[in-house]
Amino acid sequence: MADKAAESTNNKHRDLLESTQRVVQSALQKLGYPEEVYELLREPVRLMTVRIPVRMDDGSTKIFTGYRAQHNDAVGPTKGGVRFHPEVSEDEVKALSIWMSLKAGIVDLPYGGGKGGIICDPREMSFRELEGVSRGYVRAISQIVGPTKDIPAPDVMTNSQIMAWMMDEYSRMDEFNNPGFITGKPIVLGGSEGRETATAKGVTICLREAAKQRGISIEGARVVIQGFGNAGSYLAKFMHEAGAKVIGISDAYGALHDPDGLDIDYLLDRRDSFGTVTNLFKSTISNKELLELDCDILVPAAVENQITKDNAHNIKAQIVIEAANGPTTFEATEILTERGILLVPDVLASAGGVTVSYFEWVQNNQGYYWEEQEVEEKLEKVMLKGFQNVYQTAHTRRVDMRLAAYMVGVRKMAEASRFRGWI
Ligand SMILES: NC(=O)C1=CN([C@@H]2O[C@H](COP(=O)(O)OP(=O)(O)OC[C@H]3O[C@@H](n4cnc5c(N)ncnc54)[C@H](O)[C@@H]3O)[C@@H](O)[C@H]2O)C=CC1
Ligand SMILES: O=C(O)CCC(=O)C(=O)O
Repeated sequence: MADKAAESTNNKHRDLLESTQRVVQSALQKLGYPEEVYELLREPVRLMTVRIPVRMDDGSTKIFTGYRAQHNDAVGPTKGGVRFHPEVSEDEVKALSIWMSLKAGIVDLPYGGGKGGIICDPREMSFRELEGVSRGYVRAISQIVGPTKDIPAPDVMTNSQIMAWMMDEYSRMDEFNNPGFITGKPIVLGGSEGRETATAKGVTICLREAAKQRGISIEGARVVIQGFGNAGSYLAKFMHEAGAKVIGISDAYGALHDPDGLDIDYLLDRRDSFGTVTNLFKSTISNKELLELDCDILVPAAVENQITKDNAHNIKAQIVIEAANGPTTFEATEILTERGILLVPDVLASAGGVTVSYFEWVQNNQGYYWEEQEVEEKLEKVMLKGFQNVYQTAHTRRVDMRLAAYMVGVRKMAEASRFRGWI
C-alpha cells in the first residue's frame, strides 16, 4: 500500500518534470536557440542524494533521504529553498530547481536555480529530531553548497529556526560565522527585514498589476486562497488589509468558506506553525470544493497539481495567480487560457521570496543592513519590472503567460551558458 502511494507520487512528479521540460523546450524554440541549449537545460547540472542518520527520541536511529538539485550555475551560484515533506522525490526537486532558475531569470537576480528536500514529516517530529535532520542534511551536502556555490532557503514546512540550525552547522564546519550560506534566517542571525512576508508581498504586487489589466478593483474583490502557511496566510492578511473579501481559505485538512468574508485576523491568530487552522472548525468544505468556489481571484498557495484538466473547466475566478510552485498542470493552463482566465504563473508570481533572499545575501556579504521600507521599495521595483516584462512578452509574442514567463526566464541562463562556451 505504502509502495503504491510512493509510486503514484513519483509518477505525478515525473509528469511535472516532463511538462516543465516541454515548456522550457518551447520557450527556447520560440527564442531561436538550437536544440543543444535545451539538452543542457532540461536537467539539473548536479543532483546529490544523501542519507541522513538521526537518533530519534525513542532511542532508535532513523535514516532520512534528502536531495539537492542545482539546475544551472552559468549566471552565478544556485539558489533555492529546502522543503521537508513526506512526498519529496528526486523528480520533484529537479523540477523545482528548474523553476528557481526561471524565477531568477525573470526577476534578474545573479543566480541559477537550486532546490532541496528531505523526505520527512515535521508534524510528527520533535524539535530535537528536526534539529538533527537539519544539521545532518547540511553536513551531507556541505561539499556542494556555500555562499558562492549554492545558497539554500526556506520552503514548505521549513522556517527561520531550521535555517538558523543549518547556518550554525555550516559555520561550525567552516570555522567562522557564515550568514551568507543560507537565507530566511531570524533577523538576529543576519536575516533580512521583509523576508518572512516577501513571497506574499510579491504575489500582492503581481495581483495588483493583473487586476489592473482585467479592470478588477482589489477593494471588494472576492478572493479564495488555498494554503494558509507562509505564502497563503500573509497573502490573506495583505488582501484583507487592501479591502478585498477573503471568502475562502484552506490547509491540508480542509477548507473554510464564508461568502460574506472570513474573519482573517482571527484565523491568523489561531493558525499553527504549519499553517493549520481548519481543525478548529466543525463546518468545513474540501480543498476540491474550495478551488471551484465562485470568486474573482483564486490563489493556489499550497502544493503542486491542484488545478488539472479534471477541474480547470469548473474554475470560476477571472484571475488565477500561483503563489505555490506548480499548482496548475500544463493541460489545465491551456484550458484556463482558452477560457479567458488570466493565469499569472508561479515562476513570476512567487518570485518575491527569492528576491528578498537575494537582498538578505547582499546584506550578509556587505555586513550592512537595510530597513524594512528599503527592502519593500526594492522588491516593488523588481516585481513590477518582472510582471511588465512577462505580460508584454505574452502580448507581443501571442503566447500564454506561462510560456511568456519561461521565455523571459530562460534567456539569461542560455546567454550566460553560451558566453561561457558551454554550448
Ligand atoms: N515560503 C516561501 O518563501 C516560498 C514558498 N513558495 C511556495 O508556496 C507554497 C506554499 O509554501 P509555504 O507557504 O512556504 O509552505 P508552508 O509549509 O508554510 O504552508 C503550506 C500550507 O499548505 C497547506 N497544504 C499542504 N498540503 C496541502 C494540500 N494537499 N491541500 C491543501 N493545502 C495543503 C498546509 O496545511 C499549509 O497551510 C509551496 O508551493 C512553496 O514552494 C514559493 C516561493 C517562496
Ligand atoms: O528564498 C529563496 O532563496 C528560495 C525560495 C524558494 O524556494 C522558491 O521561490 O520556491
